Amino acid sequence: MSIFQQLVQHSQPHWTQYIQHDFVQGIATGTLPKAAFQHYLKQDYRYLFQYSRALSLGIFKADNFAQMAQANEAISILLKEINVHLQFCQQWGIAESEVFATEESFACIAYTRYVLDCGINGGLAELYAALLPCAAGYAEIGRWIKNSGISAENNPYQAWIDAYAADDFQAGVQKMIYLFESVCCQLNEKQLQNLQTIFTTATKMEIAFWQMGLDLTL
Ligand SMILES: Cc1ncc(CN)c(N)n1
Repeated sequence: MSIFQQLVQHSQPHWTQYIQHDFVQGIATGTLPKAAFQHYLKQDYRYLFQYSRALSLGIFKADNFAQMAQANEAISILLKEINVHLQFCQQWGIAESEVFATEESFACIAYTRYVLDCGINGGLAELYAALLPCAAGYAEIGRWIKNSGISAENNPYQAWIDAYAADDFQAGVQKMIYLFESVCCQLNEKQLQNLQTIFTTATKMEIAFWQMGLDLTL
């Protein structure tokens, strides 16, 4: 079993609660209230800004050009993700400046600053352990919704589902997992335990992020 697979397994039951959250079920069936999705989307725009800063640490901390190129590719994929958010906002007549001026929720602040802290104080393994629940979780959600056939016709969130089920997103996440595995191979037991703590904490923060969307909280 790969280190990534072990992290997922040992983060249970939180991982499944994250992937199968009521917010995700609502997106999948198209029944999520629009207000919840809008609240989430604005917060997620703020989240992705901080997340790209964390990904940039992957360039700063890289040991070679190949690792730099991979972090750079992950940032390009993230820029596409932001466009999906902005297209939704455009359709509702919400300007990017308004989204950027949205007050950050506690859930957003706690999660993003935690990831940045892991990246600033740790090495590449700690950084990617904090980044992976985000990337790999949404890839799993995208695959699950697509393969389950649960999405209703005229689902208002179909563009969101398609973005995370898309081949380029899925391939980008696979590359991040390979990079993570390669930087973990020399780690001792204590360091691996620390990665588990980071991964599980970030997974729980994903759950809190969905809940913030459902509850419309700041
Ligand atoms: C909170 C959160 N987690 C993950 C993703 C997928 N990059 C996202 N857009 N937002």
